[in-house]
Amino acid sequence: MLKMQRIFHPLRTLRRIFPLLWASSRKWTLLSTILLVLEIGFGLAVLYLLKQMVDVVTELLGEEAASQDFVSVIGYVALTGAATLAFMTSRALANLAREAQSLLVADHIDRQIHERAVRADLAFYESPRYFDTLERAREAGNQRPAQVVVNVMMLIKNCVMLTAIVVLILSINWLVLPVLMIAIVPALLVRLHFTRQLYDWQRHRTQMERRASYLDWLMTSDLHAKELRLLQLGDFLREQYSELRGRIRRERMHITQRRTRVEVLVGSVATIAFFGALAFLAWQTAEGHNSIGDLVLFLLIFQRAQTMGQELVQQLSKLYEDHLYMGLLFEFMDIRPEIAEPVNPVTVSEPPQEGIHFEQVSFCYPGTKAPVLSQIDLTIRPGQIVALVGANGSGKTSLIKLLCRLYDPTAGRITLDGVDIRDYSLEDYRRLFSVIFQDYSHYAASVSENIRFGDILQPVGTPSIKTAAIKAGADPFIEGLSAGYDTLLTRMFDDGQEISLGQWQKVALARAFMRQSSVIILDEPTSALDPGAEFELFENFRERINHRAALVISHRLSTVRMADYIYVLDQGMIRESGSHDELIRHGGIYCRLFTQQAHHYREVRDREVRA
Ligand SMILES: Nc1ncnc2c1ncn2[C@@H]1O[C@H](COP(=O)(O)OP(=O)(O)OP(=O)(O)O)[C@@H](O)[C@H]1O
Repeated sequence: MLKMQRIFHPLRTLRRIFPLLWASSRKWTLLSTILLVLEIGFGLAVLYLLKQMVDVVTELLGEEAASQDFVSVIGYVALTGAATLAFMTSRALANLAREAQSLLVADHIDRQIHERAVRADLAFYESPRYFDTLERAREAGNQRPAQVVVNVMMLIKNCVMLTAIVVLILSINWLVLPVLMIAIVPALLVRLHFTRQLYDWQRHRTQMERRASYLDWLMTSDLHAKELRLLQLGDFLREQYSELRGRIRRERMHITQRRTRVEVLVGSVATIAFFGALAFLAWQTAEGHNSIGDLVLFLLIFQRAQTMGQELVQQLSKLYEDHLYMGLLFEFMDIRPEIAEPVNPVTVSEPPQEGIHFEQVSFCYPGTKAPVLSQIDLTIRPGQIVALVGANGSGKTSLIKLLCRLYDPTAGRITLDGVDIRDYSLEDYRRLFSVIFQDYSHYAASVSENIRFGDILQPVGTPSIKTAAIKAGADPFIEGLSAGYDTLLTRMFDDGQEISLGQWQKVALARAFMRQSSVIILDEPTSALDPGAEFELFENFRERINHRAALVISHRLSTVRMADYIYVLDQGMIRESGSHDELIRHGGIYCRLFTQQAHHYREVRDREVRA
């Protein structure tokens, strides 16, 4: 009982599919339904005419043949032929309509997946659950909903046709019917059982599949090609990959082998049942309980009944499978971002008047217990350049994520002009910032586009692109590229070109300078820049950013020096804060780090002067 419940419980999913289809392709849904009705109508007509024809021929066998009886036989043959032709035409057209519908629905599903993916919380991307759910949704496939419709329609068609055949069989001999049931029902149950088994197994092996895809990507992507060769990791990875794929294959084969064994058994029972029915009917005919015509009719529809019975079983199990996989797709679609628009958002006033304040902010990443930030009090005033300093893992990037509202604090609050940032419209609030993260994106697009992505609302070819590139110190090298600002930055496509890491960083900086946002955030903006480029960038940084506020993270304290105010983070807490001079006077962590770096440079310089 429980097993049956498990099999049939999630049929609710199917209810959600039809509105989806209607929303994506009204015209084709309507058309394919009409054509299906025609297909069923003509199919039934063929069966009816077949029976009529057999009846007339049977009568003819018993009587003296009259010429008008032959004419009526010929008439039935012609009509049956015409109905068969109409049946085939409507079936072909229905297939065409269903194909068109499938394509539209697939595009609709893709759009929905992309919409959910771009709106999902960042937390979702940073957890394995996201990848599992996305992988499963993708596995469910964008073709599934349309397949469901096709299946439901075919199922309706086969049910109607099979009912008609059952009625015909009943008219021949009702005892044949239970035998037909023996042929269909066990096969159906077996199929449903194994569909569920396969689904459960596929759900459980999602991570294994993802791990295999990851290894495949490691071996084939250009990103890892250098290290892979020099560290000679190729064979090791290949072995790991084959082992994983082997495990997946063995598990799958185990289920398939068991299914085949049971299916052969059930199929044999079905075949014996069909032929048993035929033998029974032959015997009944010989005994005179049935006419020769009945036997002929049974033979005519026997094949059809057998095929339809098999199709029905297949469609039901397919429908069940579709429903299970659609559940995975809906699981992904049901993800709602937690960081969402407030019901009555406060309007962001630009430029900010008082600035941004962190008030006793603490934060743990979702699913973890250890705080990565504790009781942070921090202020960024309009026009102020603030620097964040701290060892690796001290929480600098996490703080930026909170500032941009990619996460919400676990405790405390962040305010903009005295209002909790959770009360502002998310989009408006995020537009206050231009950010370049450490792991900024390398878009496989032209230089121009790579920069314009910083403010996508600006028109194509806007002069602001060049201005931003000049500010980032990127303009000279861009002008030297084969197609200047139109150069495609990738080796993935024809006519593309790759640039150095430092040059990529300059392009990313230009992207950050593109938008006239109130606050500019730079997380390690100069890690790949040569000292000259770095010096140039920060020499007149305030003018470069048009006197806007900035939050800069850097391990190079010579860069940090120019900030108006510096916060020193250590293990998620602010240990010191003040201007460069104040912190040096204070003689704490910052002073120690700065002296170490300065000492190092001085030593190198002295050594070089002596040499
Ligand atoms: N998505 C995440 N989920 C859970 N923990 C995370 C996540 N991202 C970072 N952390 C943890 O948070 C802590 C702070 O990381 P964060 O990236 O903020 O440090 P950081 O100061 O920017 O370091 P670095 O100087 O190396 O860039 C680290 O201990 C890190 O392991």
